[in-house]
Amino acid sequence: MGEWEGPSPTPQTFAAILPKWWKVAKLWFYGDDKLLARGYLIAAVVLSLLYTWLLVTISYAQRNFSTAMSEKRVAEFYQAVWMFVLIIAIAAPLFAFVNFVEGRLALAWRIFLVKKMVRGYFANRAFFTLNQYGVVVDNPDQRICDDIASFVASSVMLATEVLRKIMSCVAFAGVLWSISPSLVVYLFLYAGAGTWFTTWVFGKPLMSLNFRLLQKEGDLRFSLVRVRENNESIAFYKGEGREKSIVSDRFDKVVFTKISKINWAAGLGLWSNVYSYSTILVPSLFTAPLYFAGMIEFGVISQASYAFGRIEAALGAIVANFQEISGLAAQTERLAVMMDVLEDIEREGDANAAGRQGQHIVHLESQSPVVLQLEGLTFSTPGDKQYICDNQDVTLLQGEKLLIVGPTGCGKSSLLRAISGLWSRGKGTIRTPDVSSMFFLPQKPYMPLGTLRDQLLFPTSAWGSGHDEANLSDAKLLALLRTVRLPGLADRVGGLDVEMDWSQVLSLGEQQRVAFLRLLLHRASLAFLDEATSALDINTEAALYEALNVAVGSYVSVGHRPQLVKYHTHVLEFVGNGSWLKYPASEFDARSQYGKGGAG
Ligand SMILES: Nc1ncnc2c1ncn2[C@@H]1O[C@H](COP(=O)(O)OP(=O)(O)OP(=O)(O)O)[C@@H](O)[C@H]1O
Repeated sequence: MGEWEGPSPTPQTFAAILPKWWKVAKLWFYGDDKLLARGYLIAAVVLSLLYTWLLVTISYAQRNFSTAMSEKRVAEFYQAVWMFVLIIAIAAPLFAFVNFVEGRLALAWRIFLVKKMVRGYFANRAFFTLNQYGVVVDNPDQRICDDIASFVASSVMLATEVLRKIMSCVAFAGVLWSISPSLVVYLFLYAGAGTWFTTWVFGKPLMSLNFRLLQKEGDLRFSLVRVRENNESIAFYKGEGREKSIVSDRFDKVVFTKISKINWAAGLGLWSNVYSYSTILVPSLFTAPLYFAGMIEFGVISQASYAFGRIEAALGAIVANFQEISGLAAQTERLAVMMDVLEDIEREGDANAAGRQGQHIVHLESQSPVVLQLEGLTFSTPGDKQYICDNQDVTLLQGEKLLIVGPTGCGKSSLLRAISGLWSRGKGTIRTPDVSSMFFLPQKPYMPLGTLRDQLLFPTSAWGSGHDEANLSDAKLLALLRTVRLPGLADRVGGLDVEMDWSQVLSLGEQQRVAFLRLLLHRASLAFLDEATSALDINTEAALYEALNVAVGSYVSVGHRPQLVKYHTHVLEFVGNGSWLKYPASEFDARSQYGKGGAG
């Protein structure tokens, strides 16, 4: 996967982001966990109310304290001190509890979103088709791991912050109004102008810089993961110089984006300091004349300053939290885009399940004695760049074994992709047995994370490490290892339950034999093998096909080696222009253009 400069959408305005934020946020509040979500929400609102009430009480306590001191009223002074002690006794556990509830709320929300996203990512094989929908969803892993966590943390932080700010604004506006109404009017005008200016100047650049930064960080991490996954090939090629320059190049892009962000953040910091400091003297300027005229007590000045500060903080919340807000906007955009695409894929999956016609290949169940039937099949590579087959038919009966041949790049693997449903765009009908009765061995063997047993049982894991469940005793697995000519593997690595990086530890031929074992274990009625024995010697290949003949009724192989022909009853040969020919395997030598071209 290269650079993600393509049509990856970037956020435009806050107005456009808000509905997207709500679309992602409401999933939790209206979803299966809605009771939990709403419970947390109510708890957060109640706690915020208590929090604000405490702040107002503190402001009155402070006022009484200052007035008692300035007027030397000893009894009132100690009363105010006790009031403070009482407030602290309530505030200390309350503030801790607020943090606790907010932390749990963020975690519960994150769990919900990650589970939902992971479900969508693995449903209908979305992890494979994610980028076939015209929108680039770069680094889905980062979106699931990091973006959700940041989205939830920022949303909780900002939502509770906004809630508290609104409440304290309402509460202190009353206090301040009773002291000086003009001060309240001034504050609202000042904050309105400040917020408008901030959003106008800093909104778009900071939002898109945050978006780009997330993208570049994801690209950097992906380049390092690729090195880890392909370390041996890179080491053989001595490709470290090239890989290092790719990693450095991607890091440079992170740094470059980060520098732009820091520059803009510095501008924002300067502006928000000017914005907040320029009002420091304002409350005193308004209240001092009243005090000098004897119209208010001394403590009222400090209360007015305190209330002014609170309202100013509330009204200036957007300015003060603009960095966080623009970060949240970028995370929202990334999550909303991925969710939209996952929803499209889900809808498409449902439509396919319902047997949709038109631009999609229709999949139906085959009836005995037919195991596989392709009728009027027409499809191209994604993006319609290259025709793979044009209105072609073929039928495979029970017991028949088909070898697909043709020049490299003609579309043999693509045909298996279409049959398995990985590529669905096209025309025609494909009849196969039920999905659970088919098994595909892809060209590149895949070794999942886990033990040797996990490698053998893949893609099933439900059997776990039980010893006799479903007749999968260790003895049976060891016998199958002998069948695929890996008799000493379990002993060599230290047993079936040893965990290793199997794609590194096993040779390609060993990985192909492990994959073959999975096929034998699965007992499919129709198997597909895409160059599944290309790394094996001829004797091992013969032994595996012999075992396959016993275990599986019909199979379809893709391969280049002419010696494969004898394990099949028929050959399907790609003959160019999106056409193919099916004929008995015994006629291969006489009929095959491809074979004469020097296959193998
Ligand atoms: N995801 C994809 N997007 C666009 N083109 C693709 C994609 N996958 C494969 N192709 C193209 O489709 C054509 C057929 O590829 P395919 O892998 O089916 O060939 P093949 O006959 O199996 O080749 P080989 O014998 O080398 O394995 C190739 O030209 C390939 O580049």
